[in-house]
Amino acid sequence: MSGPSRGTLTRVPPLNLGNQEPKSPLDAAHAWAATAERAGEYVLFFDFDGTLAPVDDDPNAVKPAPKVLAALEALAPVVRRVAIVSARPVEFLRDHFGGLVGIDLYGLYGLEHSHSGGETVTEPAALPWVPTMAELADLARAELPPGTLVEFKRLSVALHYRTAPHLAEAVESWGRAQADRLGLRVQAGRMVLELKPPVDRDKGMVIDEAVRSAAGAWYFGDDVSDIKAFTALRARAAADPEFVGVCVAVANPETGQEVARAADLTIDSPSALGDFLSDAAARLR
Ligand SMILES: O=P(O)(O)OC[C@H]1O[C@H](O[C@H]2O[C@H](CO)[C@@H](O)[C@H](O)[C@H]2O)[C@H](O)[C@@H](O)[C@@H]1O
Repeated sequence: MSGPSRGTLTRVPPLNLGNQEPKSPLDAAHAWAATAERAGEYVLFFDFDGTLAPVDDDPNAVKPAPKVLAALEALAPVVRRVAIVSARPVEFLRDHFGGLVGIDLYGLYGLEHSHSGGETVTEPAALPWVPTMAELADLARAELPPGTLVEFKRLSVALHYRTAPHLAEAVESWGRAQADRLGLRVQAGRMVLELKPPVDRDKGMVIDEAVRSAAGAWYFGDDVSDIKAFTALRARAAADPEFVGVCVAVANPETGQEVARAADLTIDSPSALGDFLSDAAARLR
């Protein structure tokens, strides 16, 4: 079977909440068929929260959706690489995926990585910021109103208001003022504002580096930070018409519209993604 002649799938209408097949000329089935032809040269990238794992009020209680681990385990030996690209620390990801062979972990938007079970490597330029981040987390706990959840991640601090959405404005304004004061960068997300060191590293840069010699790649994500990864795949495809880049959104009521607009197709939920990946593993076997 011949592969698609274009680098990316034609965009489908935004927020395909019915989990329908895309209506445009190339659909998921064609994209998997193209992948099957050169599976050993494809990379599969996955965001974690809201993509592989359903959202929970407690960030520590999150677990991958049913079928996800088995599907990743089946896909890893068939494709060039499976990689998780997350805002979580690598050690958190290792707790969930460390038992799987051949999975690369990129944590803290790429400030950390571990290849195939190897040691965690931290971006050297970020390391001097650890004390600043620890102090910031303490300050946030002392100054932000009850109901805010402060998540300290060594090289970043996430200020959550999922269980107190009325605090959104107060938390955002406090966080942005602290970022200005300390020279940090902010990353908005789903009911969260994150503060990070001023080091050039994001999901787009991770993807850009990881797909240079690949024939194609899929990226699955649900949040605005994942759009940079989509953009990197599109840039790679624009530079090489033979490259197949597939951007997949996972629907949600918060960032879903924006992410789906940037994607080629949309999947209903992390649980539906588990089914989608199981089906893909069967196609690529
Ligand atoms: O890049 P990701 O893997 O998608 O990480 C993004 C953020 O995910 C987590 O927060 C989100 O999920 C929580 C658990 O379901 C939820 O309570 C929160 O409202 C979401 O924003 C994680 O806790 C953050 O550190 C990540 O930045």
